[in-house]
Amino acid sequence: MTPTPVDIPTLLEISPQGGIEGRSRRYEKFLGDMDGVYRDEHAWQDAVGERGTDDLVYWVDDHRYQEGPGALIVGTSTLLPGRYGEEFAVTRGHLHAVADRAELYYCLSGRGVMLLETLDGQTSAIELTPGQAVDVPGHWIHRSVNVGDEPFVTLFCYAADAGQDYGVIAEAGGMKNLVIADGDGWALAPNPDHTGYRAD
Ligand SMILES: O=P(O)(O)OC[C@H]1O[C@H](O)[C@H](O)[C@@H](O)[C@@H]1O
Ligand SMILES: [Fe+2]
Repeated sequence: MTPTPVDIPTLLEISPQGGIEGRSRRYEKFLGDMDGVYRDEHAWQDAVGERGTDDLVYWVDDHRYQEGPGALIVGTSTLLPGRYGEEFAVTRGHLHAVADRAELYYCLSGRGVMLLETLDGQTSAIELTPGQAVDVPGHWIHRSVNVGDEPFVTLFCYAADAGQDYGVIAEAGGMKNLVIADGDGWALAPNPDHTGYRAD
């Protein structure tokens, strides 16, 4: 009988500022990649005018030993602070392509909100500060939002076969809720451009 191949355990050095020594890859998103993400198009254009399309807005390090079912992807996400009109800086956000795949997000530094929505209209927003985590069940669209003035850094872990569906938010005119500035804090506001999600 052929033995089942095993992957090699790996030590990962995780920085509270984001970044993994021993990562498989790093991916970076720039201001120019965020076209159409913010509701206030003019505010985003103004930011592009000031900072240029090549300004770094978030970056992700991850470690993966294989893509197969049963394996995990472990990584850090570092979302820089920012405001576009009333809206705080966000990641693009996605639903897992294999929609039932869950994900853990543990806050390493900064202050953020995990904005969560389902295709059938449920919504949730969970604030995270260092030491707090959110266990995101499958079938929830998720996006990180930085509501502080320092980088918002999370450690995440999800199934290696999950994949990301980015179209779901774009096709719906954005997420149902926006995370906007409210005094020194944040508040949720309904997004008037949201047209509802496609059926599951
Ligand atoms: O993929 P985005 O929505 O741009 O967000 C950036 C990253 O966020 C999370 O941390 C996910 O686990 C990553 O897989 C993802 O790539
Ligand atoms: Fe995810």
